[in-house]
Amino acid sequence: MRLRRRRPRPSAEPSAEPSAEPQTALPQVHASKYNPWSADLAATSFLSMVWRLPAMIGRALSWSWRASPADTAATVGLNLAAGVFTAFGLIAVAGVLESLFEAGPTPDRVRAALPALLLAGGAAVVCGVLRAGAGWAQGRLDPYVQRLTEMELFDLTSRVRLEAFDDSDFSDAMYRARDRGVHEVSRMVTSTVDVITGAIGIAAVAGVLAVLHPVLLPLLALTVLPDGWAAARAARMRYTHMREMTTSRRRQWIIADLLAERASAAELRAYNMRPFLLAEYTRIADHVRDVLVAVARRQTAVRAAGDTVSGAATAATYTALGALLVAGAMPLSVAGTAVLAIRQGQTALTQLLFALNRSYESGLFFNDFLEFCAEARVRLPAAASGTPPARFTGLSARGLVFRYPGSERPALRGVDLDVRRGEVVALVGENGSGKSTLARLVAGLYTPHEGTIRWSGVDTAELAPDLLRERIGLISQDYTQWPLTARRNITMSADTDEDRLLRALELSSADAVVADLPHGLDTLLDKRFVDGADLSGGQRQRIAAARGLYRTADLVIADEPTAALDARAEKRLFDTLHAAAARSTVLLITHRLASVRMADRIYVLHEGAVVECGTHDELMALPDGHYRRLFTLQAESYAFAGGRGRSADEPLEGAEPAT
Ligand SMILES: Nc1ncnc2c1ncn2[C@@H]1O[C@H](COP(=O)(O)OP(=O)(O)OP(=O)(O)O)[C@@H](O)[C@H]1O
Repeated sequence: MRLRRRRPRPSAEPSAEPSAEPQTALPQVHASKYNPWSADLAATSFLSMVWRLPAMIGRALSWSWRASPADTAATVGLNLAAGVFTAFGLIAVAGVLESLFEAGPTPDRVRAALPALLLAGGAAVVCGVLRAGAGWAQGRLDPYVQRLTEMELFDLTSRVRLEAFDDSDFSDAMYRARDRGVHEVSRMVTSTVDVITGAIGIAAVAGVLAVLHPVLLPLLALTVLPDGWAAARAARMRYTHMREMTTSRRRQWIIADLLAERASAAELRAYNMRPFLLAEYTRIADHVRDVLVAVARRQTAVRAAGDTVSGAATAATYTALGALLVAGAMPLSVAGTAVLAIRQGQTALTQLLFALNRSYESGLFFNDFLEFCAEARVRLPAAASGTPPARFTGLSARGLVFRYPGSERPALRGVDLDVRRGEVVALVGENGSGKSTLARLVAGLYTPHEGTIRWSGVDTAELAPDLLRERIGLISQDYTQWPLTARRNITMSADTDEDRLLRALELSSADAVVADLPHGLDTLLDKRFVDGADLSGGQRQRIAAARGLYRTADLVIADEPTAALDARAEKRLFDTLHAAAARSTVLLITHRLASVRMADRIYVLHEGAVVECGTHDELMALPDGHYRRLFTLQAESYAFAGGRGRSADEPLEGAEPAT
């Protein structure tokens, strides 16, 4: 049967294509290019879908087996047994009808039917018990599958190389996997079990119908296939649109976060961003709604067509049964059983098609999820297992090149760096010159695209990243305030070395912060939880500094550790970092050039390359040097702020204006 396809009118059918997104004032979110094959999959025909289903079902079953082998086996096994008893019950019913329709007095016929009736009743009871057992096993399976899926997802998202988070396609895929994938995987497994249950039920009914009369089987198929076609088509429509709207939804998600997150709450009010954001949100939400309504309309039309054809086929089936009776080709008892079996078969087939439809739809998301996991696995760090040498002698980097995903321009272009044990080495340069990128490479967070980093002479590519990172204390520019106690925010582990903790608190000036907290070190640092406390920007940075100093690290990397600190805390931390070099080695990134005068070596970065390297005095001696210019500029503005002139070489104290 062919349905005439109406050409959609552009104005009536809003497109979900990213390019057809409503015009918004916010910049365009990248359209997803990741996983292009799923677009092909979404456009497959009904027959290809049926062809692909066994593979999808196989994957779902192996996933559910991984989650809980016992519950998977119990679900499938008990349903199988229930199917056998269904068939048995139907055959018993045929026996009952046969006895009832025989000639003779009614009490005799009923008596004759009793054994078959008892068998049919017994089969129904056993079938009910088996189905209840299968339902229980299936109910147990769902949380296991959900847990396995979430653990798989978060195990990967927390292990992938950091640069994966800078790739918008990967972010899209991760969003889909988190947003739909996790739920759809467990739905897929549940639907697959339903498909198997339905298929067993159908097989039982079909077996009985084939025994009763061969023509009944194709008639049964005719009544349900149109419904199946409609269900599959509706599922594909929904998936295609959901997939195409990923970008719109991601944009909506970003704005929703801005409207409802604590981090943006203050500026949203201060700059009266509410009307703008709400207007943006409404525009996108309207677009999403229009697309979904259009999809629902088209789905309804498809389903109505399927239902109509199925209804006509049912009428034809009963007519055929009547004709067979009239022609004497089928006894009345068989026809009666056939009507029962066809009704039972229709119910089972409708359930099967519903489950098939759901499992196909979920299967597409499941594929997405599996593809995301595969893509994430490709982005895992190399499986190096070497242990860094016990004694740290220094770090040297040669020819480092690094490019962020999606960026044409390298953030680092052939950088060389040497940090020897006990030294304080500083990285300076203007915003965007590559300092933090270099620090992240040295910290083992990013892997260089070219070049090598040697730790005590060993190539870091051969060292286990976790073991390497344990030897480094990172005071990050983008520090996180964890929703944990102040103590745990510093120690980052369940064990505490009290002496080290007290020392880290003192050196970072975080002792004063903790002293003001209602429960001291045991105060929860997150306002979203009961009894949680909040900190100022500078107080947070002190806690972050304490975290880096608490670790017994060979190398401390301090990336802008004082940007939010007051002058006293800043001086104390810089003094600490310089003193810390006696125990550990320090790689310091700062715009406060007065604080790098004492450094053993200063690397000046510009547009991703080292343009100068030397001590403060050596760099100041370069007549038209980059460092000299920056330093002089700062010194002048500081001297101006102090109300008197000062030569560039004069020592500076305390805080300096930033470059
Ligand atoms: N996650 C990212 N994705 C893409 N590009 C990035 C990313 N982070 C930094 N960049 C780019 O890489 C270059 C170097 O940035 P980096 O953060 O290393 O500079 P920086 O010297 O530390 O700057 P600042 O002084 O402002 O902290 C810049 O051009 C920046 O725009």
